[in-house]
Amino acid sequence: MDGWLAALAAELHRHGLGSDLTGHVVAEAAAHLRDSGESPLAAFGPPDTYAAAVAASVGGPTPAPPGRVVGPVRLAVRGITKRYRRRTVLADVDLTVRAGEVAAVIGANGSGKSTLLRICAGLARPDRGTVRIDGRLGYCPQDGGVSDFLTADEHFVLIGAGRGLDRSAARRAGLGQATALDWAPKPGVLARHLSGGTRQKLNLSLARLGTPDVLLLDEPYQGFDRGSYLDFWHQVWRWRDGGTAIVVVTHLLNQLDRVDTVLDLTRAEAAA
Ligand SMILES: Nc1ncnc2c1ncn2[C@@H]1O[C@H](COP(=O)(O)OP(=O)(O)OP(=O)(O)O)[C@@H](O)[C@H]1O
Repeated sequence: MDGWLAALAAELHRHGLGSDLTGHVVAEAAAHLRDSGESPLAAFGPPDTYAAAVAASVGGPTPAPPGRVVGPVRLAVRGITKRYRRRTVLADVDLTVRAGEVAAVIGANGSGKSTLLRICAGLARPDRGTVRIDGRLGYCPQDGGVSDFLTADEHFVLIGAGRGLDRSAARRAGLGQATALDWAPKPGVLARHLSGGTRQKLNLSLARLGTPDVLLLDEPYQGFDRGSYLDFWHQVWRWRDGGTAIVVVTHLLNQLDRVDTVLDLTRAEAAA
């Protein structure tokens, strides 16, 4: 792991990133590897590829188009507090996201980012506070979301049915989402035989089925190669410009000047 991190730092410098940003990216990657127990190659790919993706995202594409109009509030999180035993994971958290806006949720490992998204998705119950969602919801969890023994096609049909799509509409929609992420699912291949990054593309495609009004994305790009990572952010801006309210858990601070709201959970965690 140390060798991979050193190579990442060298590559980031080679791409002209400053010491602060390089240090931050390396520290975030190290923390992720420690917590997940994954190998660096499985989590991030080769260091030069990952560094190139990070570098390309600095000052990269798509500022909001001029005259962009945001719509009504789609997600309203008010005063969310969550404790696990005696530990306060979230303390009085507020977040508002309108149609056509992107919010980034950042914070140290364990600061409650995934917990907040699970609460927003209705999968965990807060001790206090409310979540109001106006419209259809799509949720891309950090882990899971994909069943090992189903093909991509079967996932599209199954999840599509829950979103009111018939078989052919679900297949069409799923393949459309996959194509937008530069992935062409092969018929008959079980999800357990997909690479980590491709499973995440399936996960993300499923979250987008039925064109949700509110999209919750929990570090959905893990394992993406450079091209896929850039495609992912392009897609985010496209969905935003199409009126979707988007929440992205991210650890790459260089994206933050391009989002509408940044919710940093580090302080809440530290105060607990
Ligand atoms: N079901 C649970 N029971 C007990 N503790 C939990 C549960 N789910 C999460 N936690 C704890 O709550 C804290 C916040 O976890 P969470 O996964 O939300 O953090 P995170 O900010 O998403 O972390 P990471 O950056 O590592 O993904 C952690 O200390 C975690 O161990």
